[in-house]
Amino acid sequence: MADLIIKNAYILTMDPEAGDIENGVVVVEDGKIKEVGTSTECTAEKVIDAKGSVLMPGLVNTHCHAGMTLFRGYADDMQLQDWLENHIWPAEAKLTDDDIYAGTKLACLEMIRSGTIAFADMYIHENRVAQAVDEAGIRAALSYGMIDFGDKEKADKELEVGSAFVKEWNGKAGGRISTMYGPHAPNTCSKEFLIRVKEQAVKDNVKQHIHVLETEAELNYMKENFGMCSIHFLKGIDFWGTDVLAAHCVWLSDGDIKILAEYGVNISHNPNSNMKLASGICPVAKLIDAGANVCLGTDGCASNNNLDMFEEMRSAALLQKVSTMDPTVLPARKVLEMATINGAKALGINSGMLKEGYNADMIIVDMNKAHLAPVYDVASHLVYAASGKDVSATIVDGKVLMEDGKVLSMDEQEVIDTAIKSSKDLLGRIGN
Ligand SMILES: O=c1[nH]cnc2c1ncn2[C@@H]1O[C@H](CO)[C@@H](O)[C@H]1O
Ligand SMILES: [Zn+2]
Repeated sequence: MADLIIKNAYILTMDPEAGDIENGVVVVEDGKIKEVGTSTECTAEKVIDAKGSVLMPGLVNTHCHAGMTLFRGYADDMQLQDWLENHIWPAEAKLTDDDIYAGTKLACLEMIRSGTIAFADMYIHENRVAQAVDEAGIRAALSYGMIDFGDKEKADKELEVGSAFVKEWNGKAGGRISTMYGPHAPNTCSKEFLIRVKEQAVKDNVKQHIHVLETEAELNYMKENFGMCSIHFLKGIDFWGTDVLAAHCVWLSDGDIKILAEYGVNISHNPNSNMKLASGICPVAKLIDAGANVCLGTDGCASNNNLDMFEEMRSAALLQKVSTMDPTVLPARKVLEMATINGAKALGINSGMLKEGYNADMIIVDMNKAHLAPVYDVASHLVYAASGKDVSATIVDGKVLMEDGKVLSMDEQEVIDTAIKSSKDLLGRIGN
């Protein structure tokens, strides 16, 4: 007997061979998809009738600082440098282990509610992030965010913490957690440090997650100090590869785009954060044309200010259209690919498609809503009309984490209350 059957769904498989299945069924066993089709001979312990709903791969958030939910609305409408250096970093210095745990629990709750099945995180106190992910039932690629600012002693310490985390948590939570090295950015980490991190990551066989060219200030800094932009600088130290997840990549030349595509770098586009901090616009259409793997992220809740990947999909499409003055770029299906298949590829997980043998990481979207009627094209609705609030069920690793809008893997009210209490205590310590 199988574990779970979902029937009567409109299935958006995202599998180019299978396409959409209008009245389909998915069978799940041992956390994996066993069958996708129009009918099945199987029986299962649990059957979900998804009539009137869409069943699709869950969304992958490829750039996040989950614990930053505690800073949602804390410091808005500022210049990025001022925001980070004078507000966020001083506040982060006061964060405790328990705060990070509470903030990440809240992030996991929000992600499960809005249809995200996996996320890539870079933050501090990452052990407690891992604990929260383990308990919440979601999937994640986690990294401790390292900054050395050219200080050799700090570099040693940061690498020690990052490395201990990589080793302790890789493959944990039944394989739901993978680990990465997280050097923060080329303008906050020294060249020597980035070289050491890369060597260590290759040795440990894990990926790297880094911010790259989010701001024009970074571009100018790199040109002044190294005579080249971050893309050429990182090429020069053999940093680029398919094992790199580069967040933002806003300030790219046509030559940079070629390099990123050639090395198979995974690029996390974070349109809402880029718009809110007025960082600029990532040339997504050009990157995709060049053959690069572009995926989608929310960034932290202090620059977004939520973790709704449906909003991110809509913003990605609209921003690219208006910036190129071409409404044909980034059509709905392409954006869905970014949020599913491409994101799964970036994280190295076998998700992002509903196909036999893939992880049973999927969501049900309730289409019986005023703002989703009538339906001509399901993909169009998911990108342009739906929101994370329309997700009624989230399944990760074959486990139902939310069903009929009720989260089953955690006590929702307790998670919200604890995070609010953490934020109040934190504010007291910061002295605001
Ligand atoms: O948009 C951003 N640009 C640069 N850094 C950021 C952004 N959002 C968050 N962080 C910072 O990255 C570190 C990760 O460990 C944290 O200090 C976090 O505040
Ligand atoms: Zn970030």
